[in-house]
Amino acid sequence: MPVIPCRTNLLHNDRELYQFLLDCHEQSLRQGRSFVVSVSQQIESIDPLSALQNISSLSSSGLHFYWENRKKKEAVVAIGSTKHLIVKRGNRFTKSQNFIQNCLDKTIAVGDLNLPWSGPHFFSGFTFFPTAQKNESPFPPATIFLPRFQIARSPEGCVLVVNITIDDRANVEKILETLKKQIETIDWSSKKGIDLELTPSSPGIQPIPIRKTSEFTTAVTSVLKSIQTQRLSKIVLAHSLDVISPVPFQWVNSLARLRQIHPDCYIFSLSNGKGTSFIGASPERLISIKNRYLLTDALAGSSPRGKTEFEDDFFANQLLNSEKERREHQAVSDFICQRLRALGLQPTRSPLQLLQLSNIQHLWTPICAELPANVRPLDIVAKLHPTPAVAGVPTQIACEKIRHYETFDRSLYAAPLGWVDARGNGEFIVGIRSALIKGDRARLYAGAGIVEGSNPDKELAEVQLKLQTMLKALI
Ligand SMILES: C=C(O[C@H]1C=CC=C(C(=O)O)[C@@H]1O)C(=O)O
Repeated sequence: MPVIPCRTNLLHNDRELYQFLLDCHEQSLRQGRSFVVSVSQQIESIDPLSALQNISSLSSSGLHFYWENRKKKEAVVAIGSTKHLIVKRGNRFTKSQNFIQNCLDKTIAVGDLNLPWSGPHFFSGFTFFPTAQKNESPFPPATIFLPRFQIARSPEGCVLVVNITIDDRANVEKILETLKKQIETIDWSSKKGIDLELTPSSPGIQPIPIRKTSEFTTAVTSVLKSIQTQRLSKIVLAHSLDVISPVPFQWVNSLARLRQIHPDCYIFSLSNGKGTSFIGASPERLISIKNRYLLTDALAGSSPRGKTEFEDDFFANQLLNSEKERREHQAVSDFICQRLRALGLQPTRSPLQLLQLSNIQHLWTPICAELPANVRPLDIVAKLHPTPAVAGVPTQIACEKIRHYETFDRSLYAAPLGWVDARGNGEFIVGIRSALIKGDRARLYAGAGIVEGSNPDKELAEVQLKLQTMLKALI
């Protein structure tokens, strides 16, 4: 990818930007191919969630991706698409990785390129199953896009990235005119700031009684029999809850509440560009790659937080000392290490610890590895998904059982969602503690790992506790 640094403030310097785009257009005519021009510029501090609020209030259509990690004080919003790929079947991770490479081969990056989040980034979401379960599924098996705009905030500053296609037919005047209007909207967003609503906005939401909780406990009882008699040692069964609101859900406000209530989770939102958004607060990092260093999490085994310090310590010790919870956890940790070794990596596990979130705590084993240059982010995602934290052991049998027992489409629930940059860095989370939202309807998801010794009522209580994450954010 050709890189042209040192042109600062290009997006606010019309003459220089015009000349630069003209040069790119001439290059495109000479070489008979199209380019993506990716301009990065440091901007005044702006809350990416406010920008999403403002821009989505102007137009509800178009792809968007939102991602926030409060621990790292990082947030990014990606709006609109300059290049995108939808994969409907077959090798979705390889096709997505190749799409990234093809785009980068034709990208010219310019501007403030040394800041975190500068340069082109690709945003993506995958469904849990590689093929759509139902035709009406709102998301295809893979969605990946290079956004038109990306606004990111980190402790080092705020960066705007604009990606523009320039081909032999490009009308540079027109491109510039549209771009100026869009940048004005973003500038306006930053000045306006926005009051993200943290008080309840949809007090009258009602559950739609589609799936009874007994459906879940009956399924758990059945799979426990399979665990005793078949080659299955673990399965993660999910339950879903449909809710309806008297007014359309204000999902940006829900994201604002999620980030406030769950500062230790990744807050995310991905839209399909047709009015459906998938949002949530996930504690589970599938991969994080920075400078060829990989971090991943084995996260499984759960207990509530206590109401008093004494009760909290009691639950924590019970979780750490439970043979059944540790077995459920070990299955995930072993699987991840074995899959990373199959990619030629040498994973190292940190000691088992607790990840204590606001409403729940989990057994947690951070795992790390050095990455050789030939292993790309989506190669690892392809190898790891689905881990036994969301599917089971062995994977294939567990997935067949999930399809059999769960009467709803998992869609993006429990599946990889994340970003990749031009330097080979990237981060993916597992889309748990999540909901699909369209207008006044929402479908919430939560699951629990079932192993020998699991109790159906306790698993139901765990799933209901996990559903609270989204319920509290929607109300
Ligand atoms: C599948 C979910 O959680 C997973 C992650 C952490 C703990 C889990 C558990 O204890 O069952 C699950 O494996 C979910 O929240 O829907």
